[in-house]
Amino acid sequence: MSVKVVGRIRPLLRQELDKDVILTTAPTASDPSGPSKVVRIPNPKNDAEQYSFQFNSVYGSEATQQDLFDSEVAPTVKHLFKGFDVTLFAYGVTGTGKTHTMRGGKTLADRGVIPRLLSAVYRRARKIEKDASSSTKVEVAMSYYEIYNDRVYDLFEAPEKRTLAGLPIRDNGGKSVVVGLTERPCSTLKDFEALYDQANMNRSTSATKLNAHSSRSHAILCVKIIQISEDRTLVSRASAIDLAGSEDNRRTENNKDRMVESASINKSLFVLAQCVEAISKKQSRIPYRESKMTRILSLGQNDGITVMILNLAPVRSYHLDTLSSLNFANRTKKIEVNEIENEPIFKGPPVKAAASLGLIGEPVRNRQPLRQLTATENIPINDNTAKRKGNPIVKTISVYKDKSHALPKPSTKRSLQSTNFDTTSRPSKIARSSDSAKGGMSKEDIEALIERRLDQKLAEKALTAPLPTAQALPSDLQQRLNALEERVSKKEDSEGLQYLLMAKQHQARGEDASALKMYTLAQPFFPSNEKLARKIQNVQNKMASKTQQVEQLAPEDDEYEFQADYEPEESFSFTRTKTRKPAARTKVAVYQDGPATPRTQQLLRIINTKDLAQIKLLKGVGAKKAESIVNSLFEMGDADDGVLITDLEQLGALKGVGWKSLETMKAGLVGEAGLVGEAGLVGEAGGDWDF
Ligand SMILES: Nc1ncnc2c1ncn2[C@@H]1O[C@H](COP(=O)(O)OP(=O)(O)OP(=O)(O)O)[C@@H](O)[C@H]1O
Repeated sequence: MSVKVVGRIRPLLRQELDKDVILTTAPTASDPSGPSKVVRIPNPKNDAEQYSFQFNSVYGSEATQQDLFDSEVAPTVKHLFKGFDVTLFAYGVTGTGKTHTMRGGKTLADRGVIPRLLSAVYRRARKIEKDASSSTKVEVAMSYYEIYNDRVYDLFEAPEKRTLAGLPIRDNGGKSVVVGLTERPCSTLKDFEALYDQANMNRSTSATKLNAHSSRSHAILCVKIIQISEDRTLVSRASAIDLAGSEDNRRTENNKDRMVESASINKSLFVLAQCVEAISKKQSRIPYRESKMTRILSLGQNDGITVMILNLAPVRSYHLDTLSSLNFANRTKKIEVNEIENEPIFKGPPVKAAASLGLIGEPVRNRQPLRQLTATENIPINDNTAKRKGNPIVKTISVYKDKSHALPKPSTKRSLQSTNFDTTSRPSKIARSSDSAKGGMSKEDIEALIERRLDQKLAEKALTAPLPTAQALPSDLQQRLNALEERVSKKEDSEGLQYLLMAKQHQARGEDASALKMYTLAQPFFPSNEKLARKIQNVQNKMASKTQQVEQLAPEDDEYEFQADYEPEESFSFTRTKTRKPAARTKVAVYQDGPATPRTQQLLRIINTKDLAQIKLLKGVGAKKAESIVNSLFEMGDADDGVLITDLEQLGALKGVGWKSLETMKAGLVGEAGLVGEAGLVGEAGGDWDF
């Protein structure tokens, strides 16, 4: 599989101002007269510094729907007809233009990627049929569903006919199949448009009822293309996904529904990011089964081509979210898997084959059974004959130094909190639709935004943290997690079990705050389970005790001593226009040779998560210091293995971290073994969760 990442910056909206634009695009230094591939964004704390992110291509606000389609999506159509699966998705913060990009408007010029893709598919299908003098027939069928609260709902179903539990997913021949999903044949663009519009009405009807429902679900359109000739049938799929806004990781209200909804979006986007991370690190275990979205997409499992469109808003009010999105997209750079063309199936008479798919005759609503063909159609007849086509596609998206475009230093110093959030408001979906968005943000809005950002930082742990891989966990614990994962995937409506699984995974990695959230979300599903209540209490106690640890060095902390006038080596390069050496310290730790103690490892691991919430919990680290540490880490860019800080010396060289802080941080830790042991994950009987 290859992933191509394309940036798209939307134009200013009516209430946004030119002066608030912070994003710029540029060609690469190696091809200065070529197309734009670089997005530049200032450091949130210092406008004079800029980060540059390079993608496969970048589109500025002047780019039309046609420009984007012609360059990025149209070329995938021929691959689709050669038998490759194609996945297109739009990722971005709420209000950055995902729906505009994927679905678009009603005029010809405004049509988004999806209708244009279908138009191209039909054109090519007609051409193939014509060239083959009608001995080849191309059939197109579509399914369209949304994933809301981690449940799959058929968008061809009227909302009132949906069952609460949604549709189950089953594994079939190595592929994940949504059971009972309607698959509609649509032989012309007109058919498609009618079906697509009707389905979108189902989605937007719910949106009116639920307020912003549409931005809180992932909408997935699956277009199946079946090429039937006398001796073979070739099936391929194009999936186009309009993801829920990544900024929706929030709990705007305290009621349970909102929490579950918010957590579901969180979870699926976290897992999506984890999959991307795992693929990019070539980890053997890709956690695609951990959310329905990634499971259905089989991200990292499917062979084929993926185009991810990263939607960005150009203005300052999105600054931190934009940086976060850019960091997310940047992680996809390393995805590199061989592409395998779907092998045709050689089989019986074409009419029978088509009939078995339910695609001939009247366009009736077909409940999609578990079809034999699904199990075999995309699998090479003989695995050994799978053709590796060409070399693996290596993407060259990278964050790199760019010294030539520093912006003039602003006259006033900005702090994270004082960043110009008030100069332009962020249009909520509701505000946009009602055309009532006005003016700046209130103090409460800014606080809420920062709060959400902190939440998102917590989420980003899943994206950035150099977490121990599955293999790094003790084998019995890993087995138990796998078993639980298996059970979760079998019990489709056991959402509570999914939260438990997430909780245990977080806990196994020492992420107590996230574990606590997930246990708490699981609790409503098992209201009278005492063991779960105890578990929550234990994690709470542990977190509380962490912050109350007395300042006292354990014997192992004697591993370092301090030396004056030591200037650390600058052993990393990162992405800012003005490189800055870590400030020379008067006292910096120098360490004896030998492996880091468990406590040191634990501290480094927490720091390397870049997770504000976790770092803030370290003893002696308040919000300000945590923010300074996280900012320094972000400034350092991404390490190949995700581990930016490898020893206490490097940690001590970070801005805002003195040797005293190091001592205090370490003293506040309870030790790795304690973490897992206390969490009760080790030695817990397998049947304990059999509620
Ligand atoms: N390239 C563009 N050209 C013109 N207008 C755009 C463009 N991109 C986005 N917009 C406008 O910006 C607004 C927000 O876009 P849109 O609703 O597509 O965002 P979204 O990311 O899908 O939000 P959500 O996550 O809430 O669904 C809309 O009014 C849309 O018309």
